[in-house]
Amino acid sequence: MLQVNQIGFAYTQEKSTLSNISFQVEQGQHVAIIGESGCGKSTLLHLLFGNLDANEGEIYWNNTKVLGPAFNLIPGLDDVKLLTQEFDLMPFTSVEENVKKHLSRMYPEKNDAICKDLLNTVDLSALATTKVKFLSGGQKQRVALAQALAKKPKLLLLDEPFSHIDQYKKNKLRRDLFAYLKKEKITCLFATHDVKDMLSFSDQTLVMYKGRLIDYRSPEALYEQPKSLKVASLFEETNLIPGQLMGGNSTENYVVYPHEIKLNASNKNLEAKVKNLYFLADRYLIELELQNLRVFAYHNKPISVGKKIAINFSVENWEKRKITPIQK
Ligand SMILES: Nc1ncnc2c1ncn2[C@@H]1O[C@H](COP(=O)(O)OP(=O)(O)OP(=O)(O)O)[C@@H](O)[C@H]1O
Repeated sequence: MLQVNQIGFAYTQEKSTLSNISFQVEQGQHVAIIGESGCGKSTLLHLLFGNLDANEGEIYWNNTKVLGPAFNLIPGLDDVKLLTQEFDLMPFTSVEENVKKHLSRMYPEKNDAICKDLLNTVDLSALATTKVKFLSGGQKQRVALAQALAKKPKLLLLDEPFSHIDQYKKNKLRRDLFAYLKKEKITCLFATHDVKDMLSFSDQTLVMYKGRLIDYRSPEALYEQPKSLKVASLFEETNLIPGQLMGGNSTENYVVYPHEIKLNASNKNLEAKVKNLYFLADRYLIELELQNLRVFAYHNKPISVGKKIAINFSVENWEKRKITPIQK
């Protein structure tokens, strides 16, 4: 189990980078770390690995305290691996040699099989004998992933592992990689900007905002019951609707997702004006003006800009969608 207790960290005296971060991760769980650029995702991963010394708090991996460079000359525990956004590869050797470098030399036949399996997982079998210097950025990132796995970690920390990988390859790679990690019972924390990584491949999602942890639940729970607009906005265009407009007396604001706004509604409707529309392949995102609010809804057909249209809200359990402002 990974246990993080009230971690605080600052690169400089003037500004704190992370404050009061506590959470735990059970063995074999996959945790996405998500939040806007600069909120501290990479810094947190480096602290978890032991590349940085926390100013406050403690980190334990399976009851062993993770120590930073002030106490540990060579950072990192044996069964913990960190894959950063800079890959440490040998350019003049082949893809398979780069991976095998991290396997024990005692069992060459076994290593061949492991290497084959890993290259298959990252979809690089066809390039096994190609020198790394001839690879694209995305291919290098996949070699680095295979290398990290070759080290047989029990805890794998990935900093934006798919950032160089195109959409075509990414979908299959994500499925294969996370299935491999589950099969091998490898605990994984991965920083990402892609909501699809978080939705489909994390058991829990850790949401960060300005160096703080503002939520830590399953993606389903975050979606169904977002506590803040920041969290709701991770998923898609999000509407914040005052309770009175939803048919109640509440002065609170509630999250309503675009698919929960019905257009051309026949009962209890409100009038909105179409301001713009955006093609999304299988549907349109319709931008509406509702009283003084900007509201987004989906529709399966285009609607003329300027048209007035009747809408209503169709939210199950809307009391769960009450929003609490994040403290500044
Ligand atoms: N070596 C450093 N020295 C000083 N400040 C740093 C250093 N590295 C990062 N920072 C600052 O710490 C904050 C957090 O950076 P970090 O890279 O952890 O964010 P992030 O969430 O991973 O961002 P991104 O999503 O853009 O990768 C930022 O304000 C950044 O400018």
